Amino acid sequence: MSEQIKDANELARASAAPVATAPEPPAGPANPILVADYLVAGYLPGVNILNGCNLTVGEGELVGIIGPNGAGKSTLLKSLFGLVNVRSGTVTLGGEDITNMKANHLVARGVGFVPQNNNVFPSLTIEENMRMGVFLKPQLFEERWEYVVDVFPKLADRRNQRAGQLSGGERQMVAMGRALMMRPSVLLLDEPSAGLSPALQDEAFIRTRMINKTGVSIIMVEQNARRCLQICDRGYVLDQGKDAHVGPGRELLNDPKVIGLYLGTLATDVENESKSRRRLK
Ligand SMILES: Nc1ncnc2c1ncn2[C@@H]1O[C@H](COP(=O)(O)OP(=O)(O)OP(=O)(O)O)[C@@H](O)[C@H]1O
Repeated sequence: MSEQIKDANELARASAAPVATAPEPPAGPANPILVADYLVAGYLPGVNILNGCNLTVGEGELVGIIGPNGAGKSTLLKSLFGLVNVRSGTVTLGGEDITNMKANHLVARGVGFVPQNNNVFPSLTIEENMRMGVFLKPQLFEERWEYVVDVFPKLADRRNQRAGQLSGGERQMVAMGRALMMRPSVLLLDEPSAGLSPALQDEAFIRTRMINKTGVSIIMVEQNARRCLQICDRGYVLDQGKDAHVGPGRELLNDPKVIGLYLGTLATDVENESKSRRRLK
């Protein structure tokens, strides 16, 4: 057999042989809009809270972030919004590098952020809060006000009431409404259901989905992990500053590792709570 034919035979055998391949990473969104790539970030010198964290949100996607206390969920949102210094890694918006860009520039580029606390101006009325939201482009006020009160009709009824006099749920509506005034393409929500009664939590999730359905991409950090995974398109489980598990919300809900580590605890908590309620009766 000639050398050439031997080589050709070896090549054919090699290409027919099964090749060991790494498992496919979970499919990301078709049209990524905001991408965080291997972020390392923290508050104090030498102490990293994010340790190589990745996150992608696609156009029109609702992404949920869950994880144990102190995992770095809020820090991740703040890093995306220029409020915590990113030490390495990149954040891109529509393909453009926005790493460590200041929050006011990000708002002008279509990123909105609703922090968990102190998220309204208490001495201003609802309308004045909304005007603050659009101070970079006051000409947008009327059009955006119509959009916001379509999502939160209660705000129209209370237009002249001071935000400080509102309930927790109503204040949350004002905070989300204000962030929506600048017509964001991406909205970052830090625990929109925190401190609300179960009925109001449900309402917050429904409104969040409604906003998302109008075309706004949303990244939502949530303590109510089950409810969050039920409504989001994809979820991230953060652990020790890294994206430990990623996948469609409903897949994560049924993933034994996620149930064991993060959701199991919550289910037991719920069970214990109802047991102790029964004992009290
Ligand atoms: N301003 C800050 N200065 C120093 N350390 C901070 C600051 N804010 C948060 N941390 C620390 O960063 C870590 C992660 O906090 P972070 O709030 O991001 O976690 P989380 O996952 O959102 O937790 P939780 O679910 O309890 O809100 C914690 O150890 C926290 O103490």
